[in-house]
Amino acid sequence: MTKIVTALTIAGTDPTGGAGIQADLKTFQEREVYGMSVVTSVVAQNTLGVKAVEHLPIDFIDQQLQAVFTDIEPSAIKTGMISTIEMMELIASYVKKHPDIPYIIDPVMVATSGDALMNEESRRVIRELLVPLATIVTPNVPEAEILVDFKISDLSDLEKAAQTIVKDLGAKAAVVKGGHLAGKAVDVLYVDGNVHYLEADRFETKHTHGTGCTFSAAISAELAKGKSIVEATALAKDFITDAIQYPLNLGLGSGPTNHWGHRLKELPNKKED
Ligand SMILES: Nc1ncnc2c1ncn2[C@@H]1O[C@H](COP(=O)(O)OP(=O)(O)O)[C@@H](O)[C@H]1O
Ligand SMILES: Cc1ncc(COP(=O)(O)OP(=O)(O)O)c(N)n1
Repeated sequence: MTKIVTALTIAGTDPTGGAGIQADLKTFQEREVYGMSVVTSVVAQNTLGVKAVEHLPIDFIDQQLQAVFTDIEPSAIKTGMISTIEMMELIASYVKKHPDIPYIIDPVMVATSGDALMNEESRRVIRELLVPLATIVTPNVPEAEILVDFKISDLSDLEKAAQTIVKDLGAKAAVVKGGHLAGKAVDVLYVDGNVHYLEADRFETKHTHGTGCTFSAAISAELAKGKSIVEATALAKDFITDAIQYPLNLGLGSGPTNHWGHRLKELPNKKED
């Protein structure tokens, strides 16, 4: 019988479907991985920004985690929006109990709209408690700046930040995303003492809501399948590039990416207007 590959996302919600849990599950499905989810916070947001956030009670988050782990063990664990220290401590306890399951941290701190999704003290705890447990950390530029505590303005800073997250903060690997810099869309991966550049064309589009969640979820899906970190990040880079390249043009603001963009590339005649 074929083994079904599974992945779990622990994150907040986006009712418009472009970011958070919804983006992660769509990505897992597109990568042919069975997706599961534990909701940390319910977020009233759309393509224009965040309107309100409700954190679920910690005991209820624990009950969701127990429901998953006592039934279907995930082949990878990804965390996205985990805003409070008690959420981080709870998740750390599960990750520590399952050291062989790859753990992917998307250190969601601020949405593209500029809305803060995590407070100062939680930022310190994610750095000290969770990052050392990570197989890979996937910050964007503002998130990496908070983690490493220096300014990032070019590729050599991206490289230095990825190295700092591994060498000083204790993650196994880090990919620092260059989506917020100018020029080509270049991300820098640091793993096993080597620096790798993930390079793609930059597309002129406002529809980049959820790019970080989608990229990190694609990495998680590939690590769940047993791919190496280098392979998983390369496949994820192609996936997010296609999701940005074929926009859906939905929403009044920064719209979602197209999670089936990769299928349009495979079938060029089906490219959408
Ligand atoms: N306009 C764009 N064209 C092509 N790739 C992009 C574009 N914007 C972001 N990316 C890529 O999308 C991924 C997510 O990056 P980023 O937007 O920096 O993350 P976040 O959503 O967490 O801010 C990265 O691989 C980045 O290089
Ligand atoms: C619930 C939730 N989680 C994460 C984000 C941030 O998503 P990200 O992929 O970084 O994309 P942007 O929203 O920053 O474009 C979110 N908005 N909501």
